[in-house]
Amino acid sequence: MLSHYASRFLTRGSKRLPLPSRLYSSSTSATIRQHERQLKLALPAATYTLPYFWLRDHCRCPECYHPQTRQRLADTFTLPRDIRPSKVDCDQSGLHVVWPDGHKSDYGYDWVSMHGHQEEEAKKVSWQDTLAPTDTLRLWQAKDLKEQPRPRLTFGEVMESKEGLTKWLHRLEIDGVAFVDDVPTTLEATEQLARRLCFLRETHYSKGMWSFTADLAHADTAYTQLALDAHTDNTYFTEPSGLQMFHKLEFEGQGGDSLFVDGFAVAKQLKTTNPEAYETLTQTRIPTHSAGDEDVLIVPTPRSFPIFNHDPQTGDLFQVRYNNNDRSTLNHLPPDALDRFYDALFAWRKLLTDPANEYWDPLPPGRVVTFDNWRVLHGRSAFTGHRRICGAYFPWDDYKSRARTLRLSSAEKDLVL
Ligand SMILES: C[N+](C)(C)CCCC[C@H](N)C(=O)O
Ligand SMILES: O=C(O)CCC(=O)C(=O)O
Ligand SMILES: [Fe+2]
Repeated sequence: MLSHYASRFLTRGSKRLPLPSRLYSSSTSATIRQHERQLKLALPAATYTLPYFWLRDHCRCPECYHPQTRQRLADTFTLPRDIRPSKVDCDQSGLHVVWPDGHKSDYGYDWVSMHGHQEEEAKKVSWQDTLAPTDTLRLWQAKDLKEQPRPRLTFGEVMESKEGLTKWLHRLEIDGVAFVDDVPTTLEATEQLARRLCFLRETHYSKGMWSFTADLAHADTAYTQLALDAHTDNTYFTEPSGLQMFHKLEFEGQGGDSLFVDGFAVAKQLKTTNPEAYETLTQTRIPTHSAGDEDVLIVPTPRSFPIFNHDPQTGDLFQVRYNNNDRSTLNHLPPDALDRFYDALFAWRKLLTDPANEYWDPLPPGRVVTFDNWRVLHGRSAFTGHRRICGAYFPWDDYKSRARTLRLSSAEKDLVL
């Protein structure tokens, strides 16, 4: 049985991959046609072209693919490039192939329908990430977060039950931002909560958890009382942190509210209203840096990235990198390209600061926010008085891995690899 989350990752827009357990368990209508270098397998929902060498290379028997490590054992390079099966047939359980040396390979229809090549482009399902990047996400505006407050998640629930943890990660994946309430207002408790999610990312700011006030302990605007426009952190890293967590531990003063904006939602608005600007911010690479502290001079490799980063295979937007404060000198653009870039930047910033897109939260002590730093921009209003925020950065891959393993069964894991 495929879980709710599995059927979610199989969905992309209105297109749905055939769910094997439902479609093929009693199927008798599979037919095979053999050709010179490949076979065509016709299943009720689609026909798949399966090249022989590819089939042999992807044999999933325990000799060819370690069932526990899920790594290839077959030696691709000793297989004859012109290999052809000596026998093929299919039944209810799938496609069966016998190779000239007697080796047998079995391919379930679920696996074939997940990975087999289809002429029609119906196949372009973003199962690669097991959660279709933009179609299953809830793109939001401020009113969506205000009017539809999700069931409250509490520290106790998240710390003590797998269900609570799963709910938390699910919200993070769907909305890109999630709140946990009733957290004890200490750095220690916040760290426990953080480590429940995943291990932390060390940076030049700290070894793990950080805790900051307006004292310029590090030479960065975050350590002042100034307002911060909506931005993502770490635009100067080759790989920006995947998640960021904030917990306001102490506050005596005025202002200092937190701002969140759904970067994917605003990107979509820009694409619709000003496709030329969207294209410019997809193509124009922007150099960035972090260099306030004496012993720090960080720039990414490659030296610059666009604001909108797309998966080259699917075209899906997967990462927004934007911090106007951390932009380096634009020295690589001729005047006409500079003009196009600045115009596009103004259009992006206009939408980012549209009150309809700005979700403001006073983030009272006890309420921890965690957000996807590749999607949701954050900021704050200026403040007076004393304010201490603690939190952490998390690596992207490890956060996503945690989320995936909570949402997928072992069988589903096999299916998507
Ligand atoms: C979160 N912490 C207070 C540790 C650092 C804030 C750094 C903000 C910085 N300009 C950047 O984009 O990284
Ligand atoms: O002070 C805040 O509320 C957030 C500052 C900030 O942007 C950061 O620490 O990354
Ligand atoms: Fe920040």
